[in-house]
Amino acid sequence: MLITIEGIDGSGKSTLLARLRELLADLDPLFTREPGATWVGESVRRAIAERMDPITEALLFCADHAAHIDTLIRPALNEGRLIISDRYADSRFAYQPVVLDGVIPDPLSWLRRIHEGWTIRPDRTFLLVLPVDDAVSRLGPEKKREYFENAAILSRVQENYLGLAAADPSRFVIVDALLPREEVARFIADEIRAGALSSRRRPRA
Ligand SMILES: Nc1ncnc2c1ncn2[C@@H]1O[C@H](COP(=O)(O)OP(=O)(O)O)[C@@H](O)[C@H]1O
Ligand SMILES: Cc1cn([C@H]2C[C@H](O)[C@@H](COP(=O)(O)OP(=O)(O)O)O2)c(=O)[nH]c1=O
Repeated sequence: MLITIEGIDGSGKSTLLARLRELLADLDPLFTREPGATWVGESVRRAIAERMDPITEALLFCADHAAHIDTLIRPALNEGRLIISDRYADSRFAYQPVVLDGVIPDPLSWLRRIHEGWTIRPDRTFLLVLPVDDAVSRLGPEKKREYFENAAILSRVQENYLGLAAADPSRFVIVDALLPREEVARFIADEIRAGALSSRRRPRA
């Protein structure tokens, strides 16, 4: 079963995932993330750090996703593992259309075409949502500065996320990221546990 956690920077994903490791330890989930599960992900981080052009960055994120699926996601699903990924393809469809706006026509369609035929759809996606000002206020000084001038970017990213959720309501669970962190973690852990137990009774389609 493949679970993904999504949300804008500052929505609480890293905090949540650390707590899910404790709450779900008995299910022995495989925790992973994008970017970064493979060495390709390290090249993505370098591209971000060196502020490469948005097309190069987008294609590197896609290459990271392909390596992630081939080396980790697909083998783990074949073994029947529960996988929890901190970010996944929806981050591409939420962030890149904003940074590619004006660079190429209809970036979302371009990105969807790149993923077609080889990406693997998550079984459930938890989307952490909160007012952007609250997210920016939670970020560390360096990210805060970076996003302070660009809070509008995070607003557009979150709007994209909400559009993705509206288009795929059976997969997305929208979570109020302003709730206390323990409440967020326990709610999501319970949802994952219920899904994992029911999926064990149902062969993967
Ligand atoms: N539910 C919450 N309520 C208040 N603060 C939170 C909550 N979740 C996380 N935080 C704090 O917000 C900051 C960013 O959280 P983090 O997990 O790093 O977000 P992300 O990984 O989504 O960027 C951290 O200082 C964290 O302690
Ligand atoms: C996976 C992914 C992340 N991102 C962005 C979201 C973040 O701002 C940034 C790094 O991801 P992030 O998960 O925030 O890593 P870190 O916590 O180490 O900063 O990359 C994309 O723009 N597209 C993607 O496909």
